[in-house]
Amino acid sequence: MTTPEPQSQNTPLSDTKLVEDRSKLSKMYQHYVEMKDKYPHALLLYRVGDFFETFFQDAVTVSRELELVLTSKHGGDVGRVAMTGVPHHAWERYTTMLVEKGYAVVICDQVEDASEAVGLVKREVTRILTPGTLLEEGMLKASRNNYLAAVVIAVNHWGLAYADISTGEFLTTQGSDLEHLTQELMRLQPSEVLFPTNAPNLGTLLRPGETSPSLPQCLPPTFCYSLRSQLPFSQAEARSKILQKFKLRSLEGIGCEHLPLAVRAAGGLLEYLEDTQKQNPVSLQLLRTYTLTDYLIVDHQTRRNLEITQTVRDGTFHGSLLWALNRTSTAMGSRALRRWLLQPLLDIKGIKARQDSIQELVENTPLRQDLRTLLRKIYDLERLAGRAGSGRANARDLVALADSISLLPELANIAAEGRSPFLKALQKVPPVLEELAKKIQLHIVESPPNHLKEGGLIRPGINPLLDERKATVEADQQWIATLEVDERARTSIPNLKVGFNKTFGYYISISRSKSDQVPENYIRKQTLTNEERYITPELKEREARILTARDDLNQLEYEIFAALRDEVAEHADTIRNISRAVAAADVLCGLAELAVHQGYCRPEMVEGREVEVIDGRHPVVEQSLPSGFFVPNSTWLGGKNYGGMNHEGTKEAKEEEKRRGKEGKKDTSYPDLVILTGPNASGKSCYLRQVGLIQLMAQIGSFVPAMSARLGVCDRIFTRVGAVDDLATGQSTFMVEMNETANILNHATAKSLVLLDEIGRGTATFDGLSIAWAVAEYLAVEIKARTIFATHYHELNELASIINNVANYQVTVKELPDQIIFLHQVQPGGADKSYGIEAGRLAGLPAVVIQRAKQVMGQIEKHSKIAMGLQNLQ
Ligand SMILES: Nc1ncnc2c1ncn2[C@@H]1O[C@H](COP(=O)(O)OP(=O)(O)OP(=O)(O)O)[C@@H](O)[C@H]1O
Repeated sequence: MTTPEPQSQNTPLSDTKLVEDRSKLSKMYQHYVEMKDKYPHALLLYRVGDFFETFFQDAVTVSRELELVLTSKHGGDVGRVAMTGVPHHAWERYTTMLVEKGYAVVICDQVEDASEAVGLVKREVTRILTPGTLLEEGMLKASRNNYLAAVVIAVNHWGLAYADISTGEFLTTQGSDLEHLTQELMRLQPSEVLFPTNAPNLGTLLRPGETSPSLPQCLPPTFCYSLRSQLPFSQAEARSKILQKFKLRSLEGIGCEHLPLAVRAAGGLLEYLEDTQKQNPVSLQLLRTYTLTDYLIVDHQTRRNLEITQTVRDGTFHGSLLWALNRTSTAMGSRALRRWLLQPLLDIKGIKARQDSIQELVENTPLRQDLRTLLRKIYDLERLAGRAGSGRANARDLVALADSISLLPELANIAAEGRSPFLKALQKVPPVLEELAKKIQLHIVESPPNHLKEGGLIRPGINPLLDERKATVEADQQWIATLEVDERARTSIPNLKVGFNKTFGYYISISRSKSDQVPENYIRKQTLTNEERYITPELKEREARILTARDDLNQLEYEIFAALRDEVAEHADTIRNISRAVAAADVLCGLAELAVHQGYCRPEMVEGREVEVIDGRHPVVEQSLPSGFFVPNSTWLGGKNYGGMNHEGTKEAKEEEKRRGKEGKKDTSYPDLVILTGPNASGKSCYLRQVGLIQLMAQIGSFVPAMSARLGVCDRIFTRVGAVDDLATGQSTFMVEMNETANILNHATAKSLVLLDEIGRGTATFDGLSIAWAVAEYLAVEIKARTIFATHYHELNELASIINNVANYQVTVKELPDQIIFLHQVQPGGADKSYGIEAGRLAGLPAVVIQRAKQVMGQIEKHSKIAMGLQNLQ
């Protein structure tokens, strides 16, 4: 802990620790520091009049982070206090910025009317916002989940729970390899991670990039970490917290009774929610247990290289796979599509069920279009239910919820035309929800105001008392409205006016020249330059009645609303269940729409290892090129295993040849490993990624950009693409490449798809070539993983003549005298030229350099015996 520097008399105090005698602070600041003591690790936004103000150290931070003016205020006998304020109506905007920067923010609001307060206005903490516990609509991104995660590590075993409190999702798992934990966190991209520790700085929220000795290496530094006490993460505490939260007797039913680390993480997460969301407990769905091996494993590098949710170059959504595939109509659907893409399936049945639905929606255009038209009108049911569930929904939220629910029966009717299970799930709208929607629509006006305590929410005819009070207020208001006309007639003063201001309330204004004509019952209240202002006893009586009646009225309206919101909260789970079905149907409709418009085909999913894609296309590049410009290419990988090394002439080889026939039968003649050569910019990387993306799309159940495809289910997709310096970790390009390659060789199986782009380029040519050779050989012979190996080392083409399950492919170009035309066609055979020097010439290297390079190359080619030498190794 650092001791703040003593400050000179004139400098405003910028740290609460500098206040030696707190009794010298004025009353409000005494209360402020009391609150700040309770939340030392958060920024405290304190309501003062029309502003939320921050003082002392928080003022300095807020001013720096939001680029607001740092000023000061008189703090009592201690002198001036540093202060930064934001207008109270804009608190959400400013808080969002602070939370996005990784701060926790505590809102301390006025909870009584300042005009009625005796002494200091009563203030309380009304909301604690941390990056992982947001619910406000304006603070959340509609198209992605906002996850709060909790991690427990015991030696090299781990437990991970995560929840999105805005949608109610709550899952937990555990594993035994810390690398898997890292990968899972990278998949989830949580906004906040809870980590139990013994360290003294408990309660600290580490912002992205901030390090702490308490955090183990396997936790990526790119997230926010909340350091929590160990106790709620203990087995006993955590278990009882889960049982109590979900009113369970045992954890058996939710599948984690025997997963102690998963239980500890989930329990710790629940405790954190209780701690931070005291005012409005969040409603979560029943905890679900999952296993990493239920899904296709796509590690972080691969997700990055395949640009699933953002591009590698600039991290934008535009240009990613998600961007290319997203044709969803609802926010729930776009979040679901993102989840599907980050968790493709392994189970053929599950994949086929999704495919069946897409096929039905592709074939039945009216069904698809009707569904999409209706889906577009449905609001974010999941998050609306979440806000209602935690008591934070406003009247507009309830109206949106009701309007959306009341569309569900129509959606069900349309879906009833469909046969697939995903559409069937839409055909049951629980009657209780329909009733609830009707009730909301009956109670709340069509366009209610944003504020809940200023009336105008409830329709007439709902509550007799409310109607009676409204009638009284209206009668009094009517009396005041006609007062001006009546008094003008009575007094014969033509410019008499009735006005209102905050200080005096209603008054009668008369120009000073007519002041001698005022009736006797007028009481003078104020004299201005040209006018006199009066009141009458009856006017004041009516006014008092209006004001008190209006307060009562507003309160009563609020109570009716709150009761309705509580009723919605009781059904939050039911609403979420149906919204999940809506989200899935939306994703499938979107994928069907995409398939129709982009000409995708349904891939045949098979038990074997084939990757057979006829005329495949890159789903993203295709969409960014003018129509018809993308050159389709086919892929054949993973036929029957050949047993590795060449066994030409052997008995097995002859038998195999007999089985395959002279032309080679489709399912037995595909290589496992393809060496892909071709000049720079010919399209090798594009082809490589295309194969990975098609496989991944197929495993989320989507149709794929190809004329036809037969695909075995992969257990993992690995990629090693390009040379990106990992400056952040201080590793060299070559070391990053080797680490990634090692990871692939250590984890790939015969069911994996491996996509390698340029292995061994970051070191000396011969070292690089030797490593590339050995890696390719290992993948083909030992692992037999389906692999595409793009390289500029043409020597690797030799492998195909030595190892049976290796084949050579090249991306072709047409050479004209002074230019190369890129044909982007992948064809059998190895490229014999790399055109690297040609590319250099086109890039503008000086002619002498090009000339010299050609000479040097000629010499090297003449004397190189690499390929020969390598052959002799066999
Ligand atoms: N099949 C295709 N049809 C049309 N255009 C393509 C195709 N494949 C690639 N391209 C275009 O060619 C460009 C270069 O492709 P890519 O980056 O894959 O080349 P490369 O062979 O990997 O180059 P290098 O060896 O220099 O890395 C891409 O940006 C893309 O626009």
